[in-house]
Amino acid sequence: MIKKNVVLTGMPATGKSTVGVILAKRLGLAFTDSDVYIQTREGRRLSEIIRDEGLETFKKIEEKHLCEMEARATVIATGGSVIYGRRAMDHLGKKGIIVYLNTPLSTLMARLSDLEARGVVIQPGMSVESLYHERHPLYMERAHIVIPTEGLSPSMVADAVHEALIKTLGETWR
Ligand SMILES: Nc1ncnc2c1ncn2[C@@H]1O[C@H](COP(=O)(O)OP(=O)(O)OP(=O)(O)O)[C@@H](O)[C@H]1O
Ligand SMILES: O=C(O)C1=C[C@@H](O)[C@@H](O)[C@H](O)C1
Ligand SMILES: [Mg+2]
Repeated sequence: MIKKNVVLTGMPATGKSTVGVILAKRLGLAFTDSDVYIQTREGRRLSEIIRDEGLETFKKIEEKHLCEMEARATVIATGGSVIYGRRAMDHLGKKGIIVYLNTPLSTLMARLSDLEARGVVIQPGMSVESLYHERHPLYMERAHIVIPTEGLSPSMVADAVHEALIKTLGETWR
């Protein structure tokens, strides 16, 4: 059994939450969605935090909560904007394998209809394309494993992550 956390990162709507639950059941791990974790601790929805505090403060709040998260043997589906928090990513990387779910822009655009309702950390007027080009190098830099998700169902993405974990963890896997 894997003892480390499995930390799913990637753009909004890439499938971190959907795949995370499937993966946790398959690997016998716990599951945490960092968006839900933050909302519960804050007592308000992410879209409300963004609306009331603004993007920069939201990022600080998100980073603070992520740095305080004590997870063990857990699949963590992160929010897409967690990548902006250097300390949060250091914390997650210390006890976890960071897996970037890389989904092509065209697929993301089809899935991301209402950015505001979804609460995406994006400057007013910025396109999803620009956001992708801004974030992709950050996700790549932090990733221990990169999974291209194009053409795969959520269950197939979970299979691909599972296989990559076995390959990467080698003898620490039983
Ligand atoms: N591999 C896939 N194939 C088809 N649809 C998918 C796939 N993965 C996720 N989806 C769909 O895309 C949408 C977004 O998925 P999900 O909420 O899991 O993304 P996320 O990465 O957790 O996003 P966020 O960063 O906003 O939390 C959902 O409607 C989900 O059903
Ligand atoms: O990618 C993003 O900018 C975000 C995605 C959501 O999961 C939330 O974490 C938050 O609303 C920001
Ligand atoms: Mg999610």
